[in-house]
Amino acid sequence: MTNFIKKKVEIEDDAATMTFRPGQFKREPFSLQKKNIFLLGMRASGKTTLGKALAETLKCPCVDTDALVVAEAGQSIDAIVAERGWDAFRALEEAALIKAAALPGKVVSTGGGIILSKANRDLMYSSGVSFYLAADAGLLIARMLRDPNVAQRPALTPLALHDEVAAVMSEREALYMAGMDHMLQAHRSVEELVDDVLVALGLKEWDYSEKERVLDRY
Ligand SMILES: Nc1ncnc2c1ncn2[C@@H]1O[C@H](COP(=O)(O)OP(=O)(O)O)[C@@H](O)[C@H]1O
Ligand SMILES: O=C(O)C1=C[C@@H](OP(=O)(O)O)[C@@H](O)[C@H](O)C1
Ligand SMILES: [Mg+2]
Repeated sequence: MTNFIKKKVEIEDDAATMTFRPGQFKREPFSLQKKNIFLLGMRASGKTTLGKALAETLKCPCVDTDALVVAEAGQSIDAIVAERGWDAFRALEEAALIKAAALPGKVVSTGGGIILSKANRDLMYSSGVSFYLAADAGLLIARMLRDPNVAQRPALTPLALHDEVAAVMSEREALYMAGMDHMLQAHRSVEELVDDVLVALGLKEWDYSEKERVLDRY
């Protein structure tokens, strides 16, 4: 190729000049030997479910930070919160993430509130690739009404479920967006989501002949 686009851009900071070279921004291929895969998102967005399926496909371990907390504490999440409060749960959750992130090579499904702590955000950023399972409030509420799992999901606020989901979403959405590397659509089937992750990581070619699925992605 002999034709180049040459364009001079005036910028205020003289030191901030940069020369573009083809291939310069090519990302390093994803390697489970070097990183973990973190799944982020609101309660009931499907992190735990996808984590298991993805780990099975990738033939690697899956760690769920909530399961680690429960095993470590010997208590369910609602018992921890009822007896010791949310701050105690968040401290256990932070310790579980440190344990999960210590070595690469696994899928880590997190609890919805993991993103609230800067230490957690920094750790996930430095040790893995993060996927955000984006969902609308209706989907989350429908799933929680179908499968309330109160031991896993005690109320986060004194609000009714609909209002709680709206309040928690508005508090966390920007954090999920800032913390993710890739976004997934939580309404898709588990099988499709596994594929989406593999495609995003460059581990699978996207099949453009599957027109309906391509359209569903956007
Ligand atoms: N992709 C999916 N499609 C349909 N239902 C799902 C999907 N992922 C999870 N679910 C269901 O939604 C509920 C919450 O899933 P879970 O994996 O526990 O979410 P999270 O870990 O994000 O709270 C469960 O009842 C689960 O069976
Ligand atoms: O959103 C949250 O603050 C929480 C989500 C739960 O995990 P899931 O997102 O897997 O339900 C669990 O960690 C805890 O009840 C707190
Ligand atoms: Mg979960």
